[in-house]
Amino acid sequence: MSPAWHARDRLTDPAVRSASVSATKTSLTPPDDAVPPVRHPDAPAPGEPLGAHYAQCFGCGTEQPHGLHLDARAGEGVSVTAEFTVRPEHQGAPGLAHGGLLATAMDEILGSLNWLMHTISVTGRLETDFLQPVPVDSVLHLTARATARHGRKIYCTATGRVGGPDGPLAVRADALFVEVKVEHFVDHGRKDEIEAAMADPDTVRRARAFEVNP
Ligand SMILES: CCCCCCCCCCCCCCCC(=O)SCCNC(=O)CCNC(=O)[C@H](O)C(C)(C)COP(=O)(O)OP(=O)(O)OC[C@H]1O[C@@H](n2cnc3c(N)ncnc32)[C@H](O)[C@@H]1OP(=O)(O)O
Repeated sequence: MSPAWHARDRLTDPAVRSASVSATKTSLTPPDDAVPPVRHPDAPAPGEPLGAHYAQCFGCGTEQPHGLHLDARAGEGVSVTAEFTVRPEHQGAPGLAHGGLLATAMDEILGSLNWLMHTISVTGRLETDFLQPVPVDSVLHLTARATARHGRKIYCTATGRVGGPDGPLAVRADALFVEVKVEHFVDHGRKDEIEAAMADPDTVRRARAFEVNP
């Protein structure tokens, strides 16, 4: 069977159609007894920069030469904003941002919601929609907010707009983060990097990494 036939069969197969049409409840939909996320009383004030949680983080680390250097700011409620400039080294197609790179920027801005809730969580699931190509040199205006919590699960959503905070939507993501203890990093990470992070002279960054998860 030719690939074209195969694709057409899939589109007309009732099982395939009903799966995509009826998939309104997924693992990214908070259950009915989920609760609203709570902003921690010591969270940074709206407009305040969050800084990096780890100097070598690919998303936000200030000492990571290959990184995105996202510098998120606290928003209202449990939300954050950031701007991300797409550079030539971020290309996938000529002159256009690589989709995986954009998903990474979404992952990072979503991860920075941790500091507003004073929780440590890691990405369990990240679903990204790419709505229009993002050219090199454009500034992606990112926002993320937590929408619900259920036990250790944190449901959150993010958008990336081009041309301004109210510009056209280029990327959208929904995610489920799972709360973890510091042991998650100690058990799975590498000793040298963990010890270096623990010795970080930046007290705010150290607090973000270690003190939010008693
Ligand atoms: C010492 C140095 C410190 C440094 C301190 C730095 C701190 C700052 C860190 C922040 C960093 C931010 C950076 C950006 C965010 C990343 O990029 S984080 C890196 C990418 N993510 C990962 O590496 C996570 C890898 N996955 C895992 O470790 C584990 O699978 C997880 C996610 C922790 C879950 O495992 P688990 O703890 O055994 O939990 P489990 O019981 O399986 O699941 C708990 C619940 O979540 C649900 N769940 C789990 N996974 C999924 C999934 N994929 N889909 C749907 N539901 C799921 C389960 O169904 C379950 O639901 P309930 O039964 O409670 O209803």
